[in-house]
Amino acid sequence: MMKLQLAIDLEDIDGAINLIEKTQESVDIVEYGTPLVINFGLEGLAKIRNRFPNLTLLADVKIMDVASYEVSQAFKYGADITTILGVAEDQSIRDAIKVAHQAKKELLVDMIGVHDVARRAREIDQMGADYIATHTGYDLQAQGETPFATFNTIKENVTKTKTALEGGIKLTNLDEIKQANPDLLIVGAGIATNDDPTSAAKSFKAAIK
Ligand SMILES: O=C([C@H](O)CO)[C@H](O)[C@H](O)COP(=O)(O)O
Repeated sequence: MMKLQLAIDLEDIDGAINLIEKTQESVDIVEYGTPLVINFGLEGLAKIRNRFPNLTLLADVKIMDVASYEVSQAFKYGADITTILGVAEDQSIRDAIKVAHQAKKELLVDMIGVHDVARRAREIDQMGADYIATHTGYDLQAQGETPFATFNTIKENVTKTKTALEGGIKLTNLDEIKQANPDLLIVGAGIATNDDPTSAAKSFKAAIK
């Protein structure tokens, strides 16, 4: 069954806690977004972990190097899943997967910025990552891009890695989401900046059942 991940990017720690309280019934995974990592560090993640001991938490650290160390730090501060970039060196991705699996945690490879998507998806699939995410970042969303076509290319080129779809997903995209049918749907602003985040999260959850 498709899971729903709420990406929290635009809040401070109190705001993140408030948003989790409003939406946690409908979301499977909460993402501690990259802007929060930059603004509040992993100490902020630890505060959220202390407040919600049973929540599945993803730390969007978008690792590029020193993978073993950075992955273990994210887990030490409370993450269950962490992210590395698909454009990182193979060695870094292999190290990240190894450390994650030794800790009985999961690793998501974010394909933002990858140009030869089909080939890289096959390589990541062979390395044994848990998730591979198609990601249209904010900078390309602003140019009108969406992740759906790239998602299909990735899905066609993996055999065992769970697929994730992210980047500007809104409630108006429900038809495309159902057609894409990812294992994990990642939604940030589509829930967080909605006037009623509780009902937006509920609507996403009901639609992907
Ligand atoms: O990873 C993200 C982005 O790079 C900012 O850190 C977002 O969490 C991701 O794009 C999901 O958020 P929305 O695009 O607002 O749905």
